[in-house]
Amino acid sequence: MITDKCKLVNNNDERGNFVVATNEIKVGELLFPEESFASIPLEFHMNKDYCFLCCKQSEVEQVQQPSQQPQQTNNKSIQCKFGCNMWFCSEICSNDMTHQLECSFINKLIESSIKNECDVSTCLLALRIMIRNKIESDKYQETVGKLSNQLEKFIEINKSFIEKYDINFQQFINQLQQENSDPSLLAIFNKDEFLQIISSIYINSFSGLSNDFNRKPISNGYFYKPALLNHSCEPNIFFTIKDKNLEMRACKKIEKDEEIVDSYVDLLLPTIERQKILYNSKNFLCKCSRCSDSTEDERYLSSIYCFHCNDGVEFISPEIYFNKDTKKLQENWKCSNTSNTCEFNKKKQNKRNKDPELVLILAGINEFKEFINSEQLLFNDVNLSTADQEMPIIENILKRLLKFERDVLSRLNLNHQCWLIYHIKLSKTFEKLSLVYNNFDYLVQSIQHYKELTRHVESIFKSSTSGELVDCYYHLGRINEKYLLSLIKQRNQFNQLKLQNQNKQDLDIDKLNSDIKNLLKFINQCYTNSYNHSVLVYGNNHLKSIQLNEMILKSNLKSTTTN
Ligand SMILES: C[S@@+](CC[C@H](N)C(=O)[O-])C[C@H]1O[C@@H](n2cnc3c(N)ncnc32)[C@H](O)[C@@H]1O
Repeated sequence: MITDKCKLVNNNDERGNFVVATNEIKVGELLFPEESFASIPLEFHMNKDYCFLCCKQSEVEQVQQPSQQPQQTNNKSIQCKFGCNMWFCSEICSNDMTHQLECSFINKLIESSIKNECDVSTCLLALRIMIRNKIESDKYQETVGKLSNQLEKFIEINKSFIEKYDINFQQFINQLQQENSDPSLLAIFNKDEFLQIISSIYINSFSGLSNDFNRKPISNGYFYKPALLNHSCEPNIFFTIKDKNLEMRACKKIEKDEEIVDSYVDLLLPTIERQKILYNSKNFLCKCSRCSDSTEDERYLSSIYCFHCNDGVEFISPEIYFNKDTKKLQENWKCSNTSNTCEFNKKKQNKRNKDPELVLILAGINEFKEFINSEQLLFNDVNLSTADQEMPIIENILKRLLKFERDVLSRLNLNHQCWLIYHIKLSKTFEKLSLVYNNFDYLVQSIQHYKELTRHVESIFKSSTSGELVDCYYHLGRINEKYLLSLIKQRNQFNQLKLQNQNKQDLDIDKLNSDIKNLLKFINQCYTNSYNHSVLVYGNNHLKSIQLNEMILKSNLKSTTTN
């Protein structure tokens, strides 16, 4: 028994051990909270903002300023006094025994890891786990030490990857020996153990995401019980990490004896991309119902309108399979038309894959993705002083995107991944432009893309709940709040001019008032949706749920004061 809600099942096939529910589990029910055996911030976050030991986001205090002065903040982090210069949330973390033991090795390991192109954060986490193993060897043996049944396979398949870490470790040790480091400290290190831990981190660790509504990866942690769960692209649990604590909640109802499965990949990706990640990083291919169906159980993230059926109803979608000879994932395209009338389906499989029309569309998709990745679509550099000079460049990019929409995206199912990328990028781009140019039209366009984005994400998660939905509804509410404020401003200006008898504007004030009311209702609904998902995936007491609850109240309150 892992907890009172689930138990481990020993299994020898390629899936290895797995976990099942011992009783029915309701949506939103907490399966287990667990503190990590060891965690570390990712390389870019090894700074003042996150504690190097527990990964807690640093507290910021407001500095009292004379009223006219801009507000200043003071980061409460403290820097290590033992020599590594890393940042900690408190004296307790900075003086922690694990850190005292690792401290003098940190900068040397960072240096050799960068030189050998190894991931810095993974190497430092492995160092920390090795040290923790010496301090708490019983706990290690009882938990993380048991997560080794997939290691041999990983090491066998990823020989060149392991070799890189092997060389890195050797160089790190050589340097310590040349510097005559304390032999009793050097005795902590063992190359085989280091490589086993590195492999285990790749197989078993969990990344923590930022606590805001943008979910950026910030840390990596090593947890025992959650690491016993297998993967599915139709998961029934959702995990969150706060500092060094992980919580898992059911995102669907789980029946007694049903396997509890978690997702190791971004579920907004189409099958071919999810499978490539799973195969390259975890050495297996998922056989869940979403992966086994060419339409992804009607999610259509890779589906193209059939250019032979030409009726706007049938779609060509790829079946993904693993070619044992080339050891690569391949696609077999087929039309959904089952009536034997589709010219595309009449062709043999290899001819279908090479159909010139299909090849053309796939090339267009690649070109679109390259363009999206290469262009600075968020125009982060645009500011008020340079806005006018930037405008022709921005207009050109938007024109190019419209052309992609006409030539490529219009040929794809509305749930195709390209549309998702398009809405993600354009929602933020138009939001930024509306801010820089103070332009209403850009704001309206941004809202349209946020709406489409939310609809799209809903269709991917279907009847399930997820953190992505919390964020989508939050952002949809937030952008509409901006719109609401501009409508209220417009109404106030109108009323003021009317009072002064100067109003020459042709404005339907009743319509504007009713738009404001409806918009407020919509915003309130967005925050309510976001909150409902948040309570299920993060729980009542999570900061996001608390913030969302306040937003619901605020948008309700406004409804009584906007008139
Ligand atoms: C975090 S562990 C999960 C527990 C693991 N089954 C065990 O016995 O320790 C991850 C590893 O389990 C295996 N695994 C997880 N999900 C799988 C799946 N859907 N199909 C095949 N193998 C899977 C893979 O070898 C993967 O690298």
